[in-house]
Amino acid sequence: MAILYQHKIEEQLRFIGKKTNRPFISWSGEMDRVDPVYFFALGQACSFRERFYWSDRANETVYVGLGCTYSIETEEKEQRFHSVETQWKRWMEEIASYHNGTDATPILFGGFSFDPHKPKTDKWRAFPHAKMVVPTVLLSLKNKKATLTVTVPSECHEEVIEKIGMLMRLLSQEQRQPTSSLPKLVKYEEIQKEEWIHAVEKTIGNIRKGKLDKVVLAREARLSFADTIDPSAVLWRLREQQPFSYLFAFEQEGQCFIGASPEQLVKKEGDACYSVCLAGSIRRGKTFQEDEQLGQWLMHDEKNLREHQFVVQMIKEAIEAVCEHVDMPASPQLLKLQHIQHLYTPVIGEKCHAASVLSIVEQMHPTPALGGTPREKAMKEIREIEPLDRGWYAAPIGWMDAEGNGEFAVAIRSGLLSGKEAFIFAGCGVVGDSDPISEYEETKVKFTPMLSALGVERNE
Ligand SMILES: C=C(O[C@@H]1C=C(C(=O)O)C=C[C@H]1O)C(=O)O
Ligand SMILES: [Mg+2]
Repeated sequence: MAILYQHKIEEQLRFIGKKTNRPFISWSGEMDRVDPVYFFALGQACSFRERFYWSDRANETVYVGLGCTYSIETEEKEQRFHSVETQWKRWMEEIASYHNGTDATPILFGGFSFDPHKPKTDKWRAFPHAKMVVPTVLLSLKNKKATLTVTVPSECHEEVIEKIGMLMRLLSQEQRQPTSSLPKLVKYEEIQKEEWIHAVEKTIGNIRKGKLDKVVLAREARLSFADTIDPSAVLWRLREQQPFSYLFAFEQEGQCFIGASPEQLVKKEGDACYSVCLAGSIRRGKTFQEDEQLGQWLMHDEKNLREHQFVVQMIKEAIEAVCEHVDMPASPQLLKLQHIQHLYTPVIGEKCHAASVLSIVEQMHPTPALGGTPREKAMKEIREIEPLDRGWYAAPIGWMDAEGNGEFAVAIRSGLLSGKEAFIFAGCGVVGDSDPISEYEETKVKFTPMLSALGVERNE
């Protein structure tokens, strides 16, 4: 069946390509369910140099993209969200779609840098301030159905069709698990630890002087391995270790930005809109009793509640601005993840009149969970004081469809894989009664998910 399918796709792509006068064609068809991480791994075997992976917290929507047929990129600073949206709308006019009875259409997937005004370092050279792509091959797993969407230029080159054919052939073979073995760690280094603690002290001082209310400061650790890190092995482990998180990967030019984030920025589904306030943290306990105690402490700790409240206030206002009705609990709940627990307030907006999910992202980023309060002052403080180029860390990552529906997460608990090296990132909300050493410890806990996915267990 799969072989027939392969010929069918190849044949139809050639046929449709000749018939249409639009520059791009998009073909969709239902397929047998396939493990999405395995599909991601096959992308490399078929020499697709760009890949992405997305699954939401409930694992209800999974997208895997291979290759890049169309890319929207901008280094623009002020209008980047708007610019992506305009280009996406224009591009939608250029495709001829053949859905074969499926409800699939091409989607745009990608991300943004945290702060377009911070000078970029060489590490993030391949990651523009905004980049969203239409993949050549898209696997969608939704509502228990698997769909393949192939999007190519109408005058598609034979080599692309052959690559797709090869992918279909490999898919028809017995599924193997991608290897989850990882290379040996050679070196682990926390970058500018002392400078970072000093930056936290300075920021606490500025907050106490009344200059601003909250600033999120982040830092970095660098890991060197004996061999190249395979992103599919990391993805495989993240999926096992971090259920109830968004899994994401965006690979290009041999670099892969990857992570498992618990934090939704926003989801738009017709006229419904969802967001989450997540701020305030404590580690998990070693025993059930200790874990409960730590959770209860977090629920009542004034410093953490204050950290959380800044986020609640801002997100509430942002969602109220685009929805007629907003529903959220009056006090936070606990969200327990594998290595950490957080204060958590879910937000539901009804009768949303925003034009698209991207237009809401534009209003929301950065929330005080990643930037601070007031926003502009906090951004300036981070720019001046934080010894780090955040790149895409702590910024929106996600997808959007033709109708402007879609979902974005905040790319935390993440790292950049680059050959034999991995750079991982973690930050924390600094307020007036923060203690620099406790904040340092908190970022250590937040490194754990990526460390563990990279096969590194550190408990000191
Ligand atoms: C900045 C990060 O996490 C954010 C900061 C939190 C905090 O300070 O309590 C909690 C959740 C996230 O919103 C990170 O994980 O890097
Ligand atoms: Mg915190």
